[in-house]
Amino acid sequence: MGFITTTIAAYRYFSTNSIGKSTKYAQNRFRSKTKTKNSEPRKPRTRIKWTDQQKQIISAISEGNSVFITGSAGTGKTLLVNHIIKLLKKCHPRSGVFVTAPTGVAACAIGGQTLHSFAGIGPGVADRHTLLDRVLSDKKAYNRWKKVEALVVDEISMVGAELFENLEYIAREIRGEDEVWGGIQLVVSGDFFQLPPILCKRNASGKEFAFEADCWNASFDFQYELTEVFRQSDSRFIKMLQGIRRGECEPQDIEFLEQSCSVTESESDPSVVQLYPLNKDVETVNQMKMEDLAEEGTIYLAVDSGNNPWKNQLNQGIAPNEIFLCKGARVMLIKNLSTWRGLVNGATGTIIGFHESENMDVIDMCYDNLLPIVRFDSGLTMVITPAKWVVMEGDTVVAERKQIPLILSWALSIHKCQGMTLDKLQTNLSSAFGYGMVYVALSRVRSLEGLKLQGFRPSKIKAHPKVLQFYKVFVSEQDTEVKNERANNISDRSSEVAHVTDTRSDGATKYHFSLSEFLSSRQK
Ligand SMILES: Nc1ncnc2c1ncn2[C@@H]1O[C@H](COP(=O)(O)OP(=O)(O)OP(=O)(O)O)[C@@H](O)[C@H]1O
Repeated sequence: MGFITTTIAAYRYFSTNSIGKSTKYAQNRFRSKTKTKNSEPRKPRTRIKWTDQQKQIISAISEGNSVFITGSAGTGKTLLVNHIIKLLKKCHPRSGVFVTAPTGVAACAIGGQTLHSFAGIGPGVADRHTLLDRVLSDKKAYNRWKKVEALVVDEISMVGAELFENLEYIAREIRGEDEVWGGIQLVVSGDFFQLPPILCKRNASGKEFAFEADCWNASFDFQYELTEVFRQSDSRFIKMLQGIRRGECEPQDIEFLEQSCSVTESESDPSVVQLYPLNKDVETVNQMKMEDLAEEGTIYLAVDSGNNPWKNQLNQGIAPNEIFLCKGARVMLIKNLSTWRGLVNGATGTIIGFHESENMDVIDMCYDNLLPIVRFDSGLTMVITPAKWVVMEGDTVVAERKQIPLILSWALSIHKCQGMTLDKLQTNLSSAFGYGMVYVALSRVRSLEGLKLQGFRPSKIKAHPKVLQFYKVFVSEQDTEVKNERANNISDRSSEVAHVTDTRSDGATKYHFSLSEFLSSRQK
């Protein structure tokens, strides 16, 4: 069957040229996904063994409490939130559980919608009374506020104080209950040392972070800090990251990081993900790499359904509206396809060819009717079929995008990678800006061996003073019972109060770091 391929020129101006060609290679080698799947040895499914801290949070939420979950990067906040969402849907009517995050990408990672779209407050900044009027005049938004029983907000570091306060006010007003948040069970998660909210210029209150909201403490029955880091296992690296998180870098760490800076572009391994602070750098690198390949390929156009404003959310970086793919392109999965086979959001690989789809469904997004074949860095080869991203309003799908779940991945933005776990990463931090960016970039990687650094300057390491202050007082506001129980569970507390290592039941070293305890002990 004939199909259209598109030249590299069309990568830049995709609407212009296309020429025909056929791919016997793809047709013969990869008839179906099932065939590839059967030839792979089945690995045992790994079950998550929740820590005592994680279990405490699960139990507090199942008892109906409102909870804030914090902790450094890689302590399992998102993994836990995904589990909690399932739990909430058992404790409440499914249609009463709303899952949100401040950005489309973060919302999709937990199968939810943006906080703005849930709230129905529309775009732009306005006072709380105007926002309430907007919700009252939007029947659907009004009904959401009426029926919500549990509200999940992930990546809270990107939610501003005013928005948090305004939503709490709207909840009380619409539900006609004096109780904080009108009695909604609130589950909020995030690390304030990571990327901060984008604030509008005319922020009269001077408040920035959600924890500065007047209602913050009253909003939660419990505030927990997860202290066991899972993403990294090397205690030296974890300690260095904890320092960077609070805006500090020891001289020996600077020396070490500067040594990592010796890598040059030409030395770089093509399988390493490159992170840049600015989108324009990401696009430039990916486009240059595509041009270097000078391969013919094919374009995938997203197929969207649903109505605005929900449909607009699909354009917020969830999956590309259009993507040109060709043989040799470095790609990254942007959807979990199979956790036990390692085909998870963030898995990288290289396109080795295309497979003609037997499923005519593809023709609506790819005129060539081809599916990309990716050899993942894990060694697994797979034909990638279209995936769906949905915007949910409670239990109802209100917009949907169908697209190949891949993005070009020679380079990625630091904003896009918040939440990801990477085996190998190269980052150029010379244009890093703002608080938390260096920490977010460096904390993605599992080990120091996997890190290659360029443009590092200690002055780029910044922690916001308000965030430091928040974590300083956080310790005294934690439930003391929880803390005591945790202390009893930790066998060796002979080192620093905040750096505690012990052994897991499987013999691996367990590393705890409580920033709040560290800061408060340093104050004494
Ligand atoms: N109880 C656990 N047992 C084993 N692995 C875990 C556990 N909790 C989390 N992990 C693993 O730790 C890694 C990091 O988890 P996750 O991405 O949820 O962390 P996070 O706190 O959300 O990080 P970030 O703040 O960077 O987004 C993942 O690979 C996850 O599967």
